[in-house]
Amino acid sequence: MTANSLTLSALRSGFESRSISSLDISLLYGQNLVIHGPSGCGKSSLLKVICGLLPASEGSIQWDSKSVTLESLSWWRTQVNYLPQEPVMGGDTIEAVLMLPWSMQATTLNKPDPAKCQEVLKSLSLQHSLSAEISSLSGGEKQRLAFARALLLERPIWLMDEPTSALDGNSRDIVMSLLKSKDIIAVSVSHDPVWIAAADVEFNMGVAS
Ligand SMILES: Nc1ncnc2c1ncn2[C@@H]1O[C@H](COP(=O)(O)OP(=O)(O)OP(=O)(O)O)[C@@H](O)[C@H]1O
Repeated sequence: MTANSLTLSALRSGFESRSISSLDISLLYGQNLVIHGPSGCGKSSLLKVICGLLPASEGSIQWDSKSVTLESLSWWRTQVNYLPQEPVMGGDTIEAVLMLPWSMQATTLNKPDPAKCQEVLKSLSLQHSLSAEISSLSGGEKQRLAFARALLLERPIWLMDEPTSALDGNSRDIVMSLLKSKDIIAVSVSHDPVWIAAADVEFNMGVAS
């Protein structure tokens, strides 16, 4: 375990088959792990364990030389961007969605100004005004809006469940190159062969150990 590394040691959610090995890996800034395997093999459950939304059945998580435990969960949640399978909007307009972490006081960062918000939207090819209604957005636009909010939060660790499920090839490429340009640690669950091929490390939960 070293400073600035995310170490997942012998990690299991308990929802995977016993024949699947536990997740054992140490990731540094700039590294990108993709978890893949057939439907129902336990990928999302494992990601939820890493996020602290489910208890691990076995194993441990360390980040930056600190253990993630029940006592340290509130600190851990300030370190991660979690993007679930279904993007959580939490507001009626683009501005309300982008500002959700600030309205919930989930971050101590300064509130980004409208120009910064527009810049981040533009980087994801979202041309909408901040007052645009969420109900008018497509599934892919909502998924990119969730990315935009995560970018504004500037957290070091990104946990993403099927991040490209509603994206076309062009939007997926935009998201992939944006993430590559950030100094973050990324862990994702994906069925997307292009996304999987771009990973630095793969964990295949479809292969018994
Ligand atoms: N809270 C829970 N209670 C009971 N069973 C659960 C719970 N969470 C997950 N499971 C079961 O664990 C197994 C793995 O689910 P999980 O969603 O992690 O799989 P997955 O590999 O992500 O699937 P998919 O690719 O279809 O999204 C499934 O059989 C699921 O029904």
